[in-house]
Amino acid sequence: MTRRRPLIFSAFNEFVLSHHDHGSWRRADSRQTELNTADAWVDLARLLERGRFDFLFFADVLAPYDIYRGSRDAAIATGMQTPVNDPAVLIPILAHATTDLSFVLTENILQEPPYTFARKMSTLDHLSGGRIAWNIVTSFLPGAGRNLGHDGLPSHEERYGRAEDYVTAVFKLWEASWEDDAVVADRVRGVYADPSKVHTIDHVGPYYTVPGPHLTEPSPQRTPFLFNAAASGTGIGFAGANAEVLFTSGGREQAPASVRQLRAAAVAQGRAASDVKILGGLGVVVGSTEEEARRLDAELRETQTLESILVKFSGFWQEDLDRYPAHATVAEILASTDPGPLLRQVLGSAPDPDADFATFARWAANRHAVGTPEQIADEIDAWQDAGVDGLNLQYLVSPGSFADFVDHVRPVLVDRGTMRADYGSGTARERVTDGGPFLPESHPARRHRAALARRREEDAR
Ligand SMILES: Cc1cc2nc3c(=O)[nH]c(=O)nc-3n(C[C@H](O)[C@H](O)[C@H](O)COP(=O)(O)O)c2cc1C
Repeated sequence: MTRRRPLIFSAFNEFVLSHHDHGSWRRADSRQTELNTADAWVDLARLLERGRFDFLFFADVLAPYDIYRGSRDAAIATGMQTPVNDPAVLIPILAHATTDLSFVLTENILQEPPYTFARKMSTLDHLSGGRIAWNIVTSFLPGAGRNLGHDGLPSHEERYGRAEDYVTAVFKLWEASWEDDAVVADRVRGVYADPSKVHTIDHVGPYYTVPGPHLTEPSPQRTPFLFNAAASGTGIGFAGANAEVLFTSGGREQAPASVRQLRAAAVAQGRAASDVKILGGLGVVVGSTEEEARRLDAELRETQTLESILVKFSGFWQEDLDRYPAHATVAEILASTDPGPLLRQVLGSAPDPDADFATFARWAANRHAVGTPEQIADEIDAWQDAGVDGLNLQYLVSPGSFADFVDHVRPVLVDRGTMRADYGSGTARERVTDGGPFLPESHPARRHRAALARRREEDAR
């Protein structure tokens, strides 16, 4: 067999009881109820590092899911992404307990002013030795908008307008405030930094005004490695300009088209198609035989509640799924004018048009691979053949799903070449791209650094 090239592996998580499982926290072998202890997370980070995962990805939301039945009650009762603690507080603990694993912090652009956010990320980048990434999100929960002082969620268009302004401000802080040689740390003269090399950014945008300068000296990556998971046309345009890691939408069947679309978005912004790394999403249930894997899958499904599934998907698909009778079939709902665009898309890819709505929802919640380590490795090969550069691995039970992957699937992948035998070195960005620690020259935000260099030359003349 020809050796494959290594993929990027990210462990998809959130600082919660229940992320995409729908009740497996109830199992005796789950540590999900230890969510408020540092130990459980440190153990998970070390397990992932033993398995040479590139990233531990923390998603985040800022409101309980409250679209299902117009209420937050079901999210709270089932523990579906509620409670959700602050990942920015956890990551430094995990970074300190590891040496090679990188961490993706999701933070939504409505959450805090760009000035304090830029300082927080630079601090995390310093403390982790450059092992930090930002997943840029604009939020999809109206409750999050309300909690952040807006009248519900600002419109999609306004959110992306804000996102553009927000990233411009933080890019200027990270790239164009402190020059590389600003810090001299001269003990004899008693000069820590040269004031003539620390600049204001004087950002005045449609939403944010930030004079600066940045409060933190340049961190290992300056701009943290950048993730984004857009699905809409506007979102993909934004991602094509700004993100270094993107996600496919849909399953493996939709991946080739999704990959083409995402790479084209980067090219449209003057970047190379290979400047963006694209990850698919996959959950796995592993057994030493296929039968054992199927048994575990059936066991996991028994802990799931339909309510928890509908809570999550009502949030994702932006409509109250309680309005669909459990006995209505996929075909009937598709034929009606009822479903919104996001639900319609998933209904369109459902394998059985005669399935009732409850069966459809359970299918949508369980599109994972079930099988022996070799069968899972075959599935991962198929994702690679579909054009992705890596996978965001979703757990069905934690830490069991990750432990099974590390102990049983990883050796097969290493054998085939699909997973790295060992870590590279350097920052998060250097470990998974061909470039250096900083944003590549082709990234639009590098213009801020270039503008600073030009200003310096003019001053020198
Ligand atoms: C892998 C993945 C992770 C995501 N994580 C979050 C998250 O943590 N918080 C959030 O508000 N949205 C998250 N999203 C949603 C996206 O940010 C985005 O809102 C969604 O894909 C809709 O795309 P659009 O903004 O182009 O409409 C995630 C999406 C994907 C595919």
